[in-house]
Amino acid sequence: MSGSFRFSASLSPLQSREFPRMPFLKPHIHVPNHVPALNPMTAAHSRVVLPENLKVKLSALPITMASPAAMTEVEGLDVDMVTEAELKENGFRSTRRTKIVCTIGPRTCEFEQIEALAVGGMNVARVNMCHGTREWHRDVIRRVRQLNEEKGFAVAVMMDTEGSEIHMDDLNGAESAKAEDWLDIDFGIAEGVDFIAVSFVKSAEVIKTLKSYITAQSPESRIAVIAKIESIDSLENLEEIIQASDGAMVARGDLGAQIPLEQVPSVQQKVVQLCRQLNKPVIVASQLLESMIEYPIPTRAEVADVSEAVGQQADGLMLSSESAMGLYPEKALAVLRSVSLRIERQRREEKHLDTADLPIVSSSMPAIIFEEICNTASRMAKKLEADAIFVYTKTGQSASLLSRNRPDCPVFAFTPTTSIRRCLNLRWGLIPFRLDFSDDVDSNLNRTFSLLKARGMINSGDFIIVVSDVMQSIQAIKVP
Ligand SMILES: Nc1ncnc2c1ncn2[C@@H]1O[C@H](COP(=O)(O)OP(=O)(O)O)[C@@H](O)[C@H]1O
Ligand SMILES: C=C(OP(=O)(O)O)C(=O)O
Ligand SMILES: [K+]
Ligand SMILES: [Mg+2]
Repeated sequence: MSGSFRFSASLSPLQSREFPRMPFLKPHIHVPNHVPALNPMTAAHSRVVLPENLKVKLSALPITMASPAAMTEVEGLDVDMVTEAELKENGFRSTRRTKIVCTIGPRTCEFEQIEALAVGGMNVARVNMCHGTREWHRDVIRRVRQLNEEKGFAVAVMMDTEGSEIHMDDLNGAESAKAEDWLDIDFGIAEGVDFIAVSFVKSAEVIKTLKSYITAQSPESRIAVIAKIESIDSLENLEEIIQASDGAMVARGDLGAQIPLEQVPSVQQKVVQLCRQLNKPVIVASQLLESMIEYPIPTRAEVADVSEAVGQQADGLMLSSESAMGLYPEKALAVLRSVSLRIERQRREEKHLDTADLPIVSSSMPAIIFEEICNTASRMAKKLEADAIFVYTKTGQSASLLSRNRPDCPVFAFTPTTSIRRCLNLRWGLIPFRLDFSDDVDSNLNRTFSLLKARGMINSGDFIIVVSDVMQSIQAIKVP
């Protein structure tokens, strides 16, 4: 362990009430005597009443960072009107945690149609290179970007490769790989897509080759590579493929043609669980609402299938033909939205015991410590029934570690980088905002509170757990 780390729990200078120094990860929070809530056994069952002006900070501080840097002048907050309206009208807890990927096709490629999907809750727009021309896809991608710029959305773009042409593993790297998929990949890099979904992945080598190719072509690029699990080979090398990737998709269409259909549900469950263990986002795709290509309401079986994927806490659900060329793209999206909300609420009300075993995914000791800070923050949020977790994240890593814990409350992720904001939009339970912030956690918080309060997105008295990857700290705060 690095000698420059020490644990401390310190009081915020902003705090009007004085707390004694406290041992690491053992916050002593003063609550009225009649409130049994800080007993973890009872906290899960009763609403915690917290004192006014509550502010408790736990941190693993690099000693060199003990004095906060001067606050820099900052701009406003990037948030879309749908999130804003949602938070204003329904409050934090009712926000949807499961994300939605919509395939854009002839039925949804115009600006107004893409906008309607974004308003309806689309988090990621997918273009499938199996269909249409590159020019057609370029126009779609540019419309999504225009929509984000004009309306503050953070809709990420996923380019899905044709797949049949990618044989990077048996060829010797990028130079010798075949014709069309590489052109598509170059196209994706040039257009600055957020995700490249690789069809028919056979081995981790395919993913590693593609990732080094992307880095070589565009060192600044943050394109995330999603492995589509849809072949027998991909099942044989599942863990190492997912480990090498930035996420996975259970591509049930082709998968169901490659393995017996009755095995598809257990593969889905396995991939979803594995992704959570390895901290990779996972999308459940294909035929979720197949009948809605033609009909305005889904079958009961389809609703059950969507409920199952939501109950498994997959990060995302995907529409294919339903949004690309179906008659009712917006209705299909609305079904995914309402089923997600319903099942998520049900799970919370039933107080599902989370038995997921989350092994450490970080490799260096400072990173492991911070991973534990994120796990602890999620646990605190759950036991203390926080209204939200706020995370200030430069790389997005801490936001993803919080999402991985599937906390009961939503996670507001503040990041200075627009492309990271879009990537985080695929992660379960994260509401990503773009915000410039300084190294001074308290001034970031004050600014965020006033920006969000001014727009009616939070209220005085809301109870927030705050995590910062700059200061590596946890704070428990009531919004002043
Ligand atoms: N860019 C496009 N141009 C024309 N049709 C498209 C396009 N994208 C999708 N589609 C249509 O939507 C359907 C569903 O899309 P998708 O699930 O991505 O592909 P597939 O059916 O090949 O797996 C496709 O079969 C195709 O009919
Ligand atoms: C998502 C899938 O891939 P594609 O639509 O590209 O065939 C699938 O096969 O389920
Ligand atoms: K494809
Ligand atoms: Mg497929």
